Parts: sequence; structure tokens; C-alpha cells
Amino acid sequence: MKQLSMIGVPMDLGQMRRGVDMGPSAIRYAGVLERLEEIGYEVEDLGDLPIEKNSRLLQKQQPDYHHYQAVKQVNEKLAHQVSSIFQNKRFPLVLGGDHSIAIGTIAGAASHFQRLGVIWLDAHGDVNTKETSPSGNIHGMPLAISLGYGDQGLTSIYGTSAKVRPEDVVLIATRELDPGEKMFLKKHRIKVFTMHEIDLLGMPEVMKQTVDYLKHCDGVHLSFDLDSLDPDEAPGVGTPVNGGLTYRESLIAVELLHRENIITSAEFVEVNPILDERNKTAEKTVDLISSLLGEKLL
Ligand SMILES: NC(=[NH2+])NCCC[C@H](N)C(=O)O
Ligand SMILES: [Mn+2]
Ligand SMILES: [Mn+2]
Repeated sequence: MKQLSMIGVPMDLGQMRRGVDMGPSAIRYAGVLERLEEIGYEVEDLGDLPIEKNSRLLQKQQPDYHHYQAVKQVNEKLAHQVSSIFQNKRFPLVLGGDHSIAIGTIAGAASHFQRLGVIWLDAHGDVNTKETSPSGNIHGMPLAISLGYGDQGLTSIYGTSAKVRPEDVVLIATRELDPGEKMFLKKHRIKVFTMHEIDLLGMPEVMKQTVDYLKHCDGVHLSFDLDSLDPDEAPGVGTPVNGGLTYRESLIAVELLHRENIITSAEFVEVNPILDERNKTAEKTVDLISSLLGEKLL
């Protein structure tokens, strides 16, 4: 039987809009456990990581890195958890929370592979550093941090060196980048399939090229930001950007990843139930998780 461990990270401190801390609850409520068991997984739900919810602490901010200490501590814990899930030979599924949790997930996963590839499905690049970030929100920085760029306290979580190499990263569904992020992606020659390429090539071709591009990696982490979908389809996200993926494009993307059997860990982030309509974003998240892990109609 296929074995999977699921962990929730109910944290919204990587950005300034409250609400994504309720993401793990909304995804559980939408039936993720039952759906995975139906596909034949033995699912261990590790519950949620403890997160500081003290409102005084929430008011204290560091202008460059909002809620720096809290974000750092949560990611340190998460990296350990993800690593021990791998040690137990189980598939780690992480439910966010804001996208800053990718720092911990990727750090934990990277320690189990020679070359960890990362597929970053997101409207955004999340490759800001303190110098380029317009907001000081750490959820706009996790990919840069995993590549070894940014605050040393964050880049050195669970291992001092860079966790992934620029040539092992693929961004998909990108459509909003800050000026410094454009420079970063060009400088490091990172593979990006913007919405333009998706319109031009179609999602199946984009996924085919992605899988081919990462074929030298011995593990691949999928970091799925729900704002990659169009806000009409997934309104419950903190930073919506028009012109995104249709539900069907997002489904074929994960279905093809399942067929290629390359994903070794996954996280689904940025679901904000406060902004959602009747939990439809969390319900689509569960559809995406199930399809990634092998759910079939027939
Ligand atoms: N994970 C996300 N939704 N990131 C949005 C980042 C937005 C913007 N680029 C920033 O740095 O603040
Ligand atoms: Mn993101
Ligand atoms: Mn995003």
C-alpha cells in the first residue's frame, strides 16, 4: 500500500493579509483524507504544526522581513518533520499556510536527494530578496531562499548550502513579477513557462518539456500555489492575479505529473477561506491533490 504523511502548517505570517492560516482546516474539511484513502493510500495525518497566534506578536514587525522569527522557527520545525517523513519512507504532503513554508518543505526534502528538482506552480516568482521585495513579505521570497539567496538565518535552515540549483527549477503559470525578480530569473537562467507560453504551447506540451528538463533530478518537489489558478476559479487566495490557469489546465498538469511518476513530495499553499466562496478553492485543492496522487474517473 502507498504510504503518505500529511502535515498542516496553519501559518499566515509570511504575508500581511490574515486568513491563510485556516487553509489546512479548509482542505481537510473538503475531504482530503477520504479521497486519498479511496485511491488506496494509507494516510497518516500528523495534524498541524504549532504556530504562534498571539496578536501582540502579530503586531510586531520587522520592516524588511515581517514576522521573521516566527517564520524562521516554523520552517525549522517543518524541515525536520518533512525529513523524518522521508526517513519513514512515506510521501510528504504539506498543507499551507502561506508560501513561506516552502523554505522548510524544500530544506527537509533536499536532504534526501542528490539533485532535488522543484516545480513552482504560481502566479508569482517568489524570488524576491530583502533588497528587491516591495512588501517585506517572506512569502514572496521562498524560492530565492531555497536557491541560497537572502537572509542567512533562512537560507541556512536544515543545512547551510543552497537546497536547489537554478537549473533544477521550473516556474509555471507565472504572470506577475517584481522588477528585481525579473532580473533574478534572467541572471540565474531559470526556466519559466509564463501564461504566454501556456497559451502558446498548451499545458500538455509545457508539462512534457518540464519533465524532460528535470530528468536528471533524482527527486522532484511540487510547490503548488493556488493563486496559479484564475481568481474566477479559485477566489480564496491572498494575492489573486487575473489571467490564470483554468481548473482544467491545472488538472491536466497534475494528471500528467502523476503519469510520469516523478513527484517525490508536494505542498499546496495560499488557500484563504476568508476570501473564498463556499470553500470552492479548498475543494479544487483536494481535486488537484487527488489527481496528482493518482485519482482516476474510470
Ligand atoms: N506566495 C505568494 N502569493 N507570493 C506573492 C508575492 C507578491 C510580491 N511579489 C511580494 O513579494 O510581495
Ligand atoms: Mn507563491
Ligand atoms: Mn502566488
